Amino acid sequence: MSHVQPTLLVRKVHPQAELPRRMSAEAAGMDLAACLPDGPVELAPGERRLIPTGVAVAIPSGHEGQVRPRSGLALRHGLSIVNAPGTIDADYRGELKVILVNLGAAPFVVAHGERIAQLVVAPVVFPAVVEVQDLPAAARGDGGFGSTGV
Ligand SMILES: O=c1ccn([C@H]2C[C@H](O)[C@@H](COP(=O)(O)OP(=O)(O)OP(=O)(O)O)O2)c(=O)[nH]1
Ligand SMILES: [Mg+2]
Repeated sequence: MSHVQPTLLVRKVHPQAELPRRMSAEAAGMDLAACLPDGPVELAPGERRLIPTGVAVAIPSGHEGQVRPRSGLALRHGLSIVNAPGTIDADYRGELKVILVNLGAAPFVVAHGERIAQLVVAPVVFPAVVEVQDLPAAARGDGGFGSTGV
């Protein structure tokens, strides 16, 4: 990679936690592993569970973390994330957790160390909120929700 690489500071909340890991040089997401030292967790079809990762991070200021599903688990098992993409604030120092949901037809067992999600770090802006009586005119106006046809 030719650009300057910023740093993601990571603290293990649990000694058996896995660090977020980029699986290819330019992977957008760093995989997050489940931290389940007390044993695997089973999700029944339709069930959701808060799965700990055992790590806390300091997202670089001016950025957010997005916790996204992994496509392989989604395709093979119907596994998703209820609040996808989960939002990790740059000023959050608690343990990263993933709200997994089993949308598949079979029970899904989450094992310790299994990569269950991916963390994407993306820039955000912090606009001041200013109330106005009229918004600036724009081409689309209030057309939405299919207004351009199919
Ligand atoms: O999938 C997620 C989503 C959030 N968080 C953590 C980091 C985030 O900074 C914090 C708050 O998340 P969010 O703002 O989405 O939740 P909320 O329901 O608005 O809680 P709060 O009142 O704490 O902001 O919870 C996670 O660990 N995983
Ligand atoms: Mg919030």
